[in-house]
Amino acid sequence: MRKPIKVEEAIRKVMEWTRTGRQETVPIKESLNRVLAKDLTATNDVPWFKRSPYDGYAIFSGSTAEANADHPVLLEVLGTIGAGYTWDEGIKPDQAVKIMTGAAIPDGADAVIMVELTKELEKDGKIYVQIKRKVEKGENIVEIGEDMKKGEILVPKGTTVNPGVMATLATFGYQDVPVMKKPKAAIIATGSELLEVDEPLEKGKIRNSNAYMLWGQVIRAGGEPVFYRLVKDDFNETYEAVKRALGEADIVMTTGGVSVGDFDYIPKVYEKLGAELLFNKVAMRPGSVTSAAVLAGKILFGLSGNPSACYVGFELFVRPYLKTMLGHRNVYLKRAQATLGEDFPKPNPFTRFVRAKLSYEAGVIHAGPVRMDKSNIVSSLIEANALIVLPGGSRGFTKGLQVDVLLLEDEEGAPEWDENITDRRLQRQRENHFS
Ligand SMILES: Nc1nc2c(c(=O)[nH]1)N[C@H]1C(S)=C(S)[C@@H](COP(=O)(O)OP(=O)(O)OC[C@H]3O[C@@H](n4cnc5c(N)ncnc54)[C@H](O)[C@@H]3O)O[C@H]1N2
Ligand code: MOO
Ligand SMILES: [Mg+2]
Repeated sequence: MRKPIKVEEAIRKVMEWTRTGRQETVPIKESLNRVLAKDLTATNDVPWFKRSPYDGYAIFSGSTAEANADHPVLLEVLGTIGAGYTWDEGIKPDQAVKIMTGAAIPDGADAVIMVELTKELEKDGKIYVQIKRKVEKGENIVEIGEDMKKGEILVPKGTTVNPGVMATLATFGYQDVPVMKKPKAAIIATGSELLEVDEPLEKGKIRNSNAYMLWGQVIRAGGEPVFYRLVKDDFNETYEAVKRALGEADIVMTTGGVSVGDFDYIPKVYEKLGAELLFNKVAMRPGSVTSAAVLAGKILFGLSGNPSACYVGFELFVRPYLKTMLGHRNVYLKRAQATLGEDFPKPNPFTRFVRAKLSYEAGVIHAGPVRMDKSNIVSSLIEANALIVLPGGSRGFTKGLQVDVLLLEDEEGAPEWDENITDRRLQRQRENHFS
């Protein structure tokens, strides 16, 4: 008999064995979606010189103090500078330099007037700009450090690189970017019924879908999946594969063979390896048979063979582990509240994680289950972008209740796993309902 432990406790046991992974540098072009290993600090002000936000004329504002439509002022245009060029002589009050967007403001100038508000004319072989209004000091000047200040931490380590972070890295000259090494996650699918993806169907057999699902989940979590050959429900084959993977990968995941069947060898494999069992039953559905063990500090996840159970087991236990190795701060699935879209009348002693699709109706998040809610189902994973959390207990759930949902496609994540907020919230709703 196996003793089920609470999800919260199982997560805690797994997380006790987390460690921060290693670092490496990658060329900036390959940094997208990688996790920064060091804080990104501004090494200079941006911009680091005053510049013009418009095509126009750099002038001394004081020289337009009396300007109006009836009395325009004429400033001598000394020359023209485009972005990337500078006007090193500076200007005097009655002078101007034609300036393009992005060019450095010449000394002596304290404002820019847009070209559309001016007229250029020629007099005695000189070029003048005519200005018909007063220009304020500082008008149309991009100040030093307006965007970023030297010394400012712009992107803390642990942040996932997005295109905006890439722009910031380039701004400060990072050709190579310090990132966290992707943890290697071994995927071992066990089962004599399994065929490879390119094999034709045979009597009693099915294609190995879990390995590809996990492949995607590992990448989605930021890790590097490593496939191991399919293993039959054979003790030695399974033992050898797991042992090899332990020597090569940062974490080892198996699918299948973890329950109480005659050919479920994972528990015996853990035993022979001498691994310390963390748990072999979790009070959850699906995935109650999910197991975890540790050998010499390395973690083994025994995920269920049933596809939906395998999926949920990964999201709840493996994901935060990998994210921690990657140096993320928010390693857990983000919770939101949504309106339950269907009745779940049957009480269940275990917490249920129902694959769901969120939709937005008049600004309210609505969580509708997707297809069949059984652990052997693959098709419910197609559209699932959330897991509805239905805490275990002696009562069912009615449509319209506000329930917690875990967001599967959210990038931000959450800093902690708090199961109790669900219980408290549901408790309150029920009290209000019956008072
Ligand atoms: N007497 C009991 N029987 C079962 C129990 C139990 O408590 N007592 N638990 C059930 C629950 S709950 C689950 S979940 C499954 C877990 O089974 P295993 O993790 O041992 O997995 P297998 O037996 O190897 O396979 C189960 C099921 O999943 C299919 N499978 C396996 N691997 C893959 C794969 N890579 N891709 C697609 N599908 C896969 C396999 O063909 C089986 O149909 O045990 C229940 N039984
Ligand atoms: O582990 Mo099983 O998924 O509860 O069906
Ligand atoms: Mg089994």
